[in-house]
Amino acid sequence: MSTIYEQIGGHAALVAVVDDFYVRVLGDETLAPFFIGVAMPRLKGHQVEFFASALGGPMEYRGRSMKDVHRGLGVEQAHFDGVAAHLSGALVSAGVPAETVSTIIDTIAPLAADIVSPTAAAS
Ligand code: HEM
Repeated sequence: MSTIYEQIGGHAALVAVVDDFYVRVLGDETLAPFFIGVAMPRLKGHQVEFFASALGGPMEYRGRSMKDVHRGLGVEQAHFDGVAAHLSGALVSAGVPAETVSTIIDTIAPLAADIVSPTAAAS
C-alpha cells in the first residue's frame, strides 16, 4: 500500500504545497504576526521534512519537538484551526483528493496538544 506521501506526489508536490501553505498563512492577518522575523526558507525546509515524515515519506524530521518550537508563542486553538484550514486549502488546490486531505488533517489535529499554548488554551 502506498503512503500518503507517495499518493500526493512525493517531495516535489510537498514542497509546492508548503510554499502555497505559507503564502496563505502569511496572507492571513490573524496568523502573519507570529511569523515576523522568522527565517522562512529554513522554516519551510523543516516543515517539508516534518510533513514528509508525518505522511510516511522517507525523510526524517530532525528539528526540535513541536512543544519546544511553539513554546511561549501564545498560539490559541483558533490559530491552530486557521493553520489547518490553510493546509487543507493548499492540499486541495494541489489536486489532493478530499478524502486524503481529511486523513492528513486528522493526522495533524492531535498536534494541537503540543502547539497550542497552555495559558492561551486556558483563557
Ligand atoms: C499542524 C500544525 C503545525 C505544524 C505541523 C507546525 C510545524 C512547525 C515546524 C516543523 C516548524 C519549524 C521548526 C524549526 O525550524 O525548528 C515550525 C515553526 C514555527 N511555527 Fe509551527 N507548526 C504548526 C502550527 C503552527 C501554528 C498554529 C502557529 C501559529 C499560529 C505556528 C507558528 C510557528 C512559528 C512562529 C514558527 C517559527 C519558530 C521559530 O523559528 O522560532 N505553527 N512549526
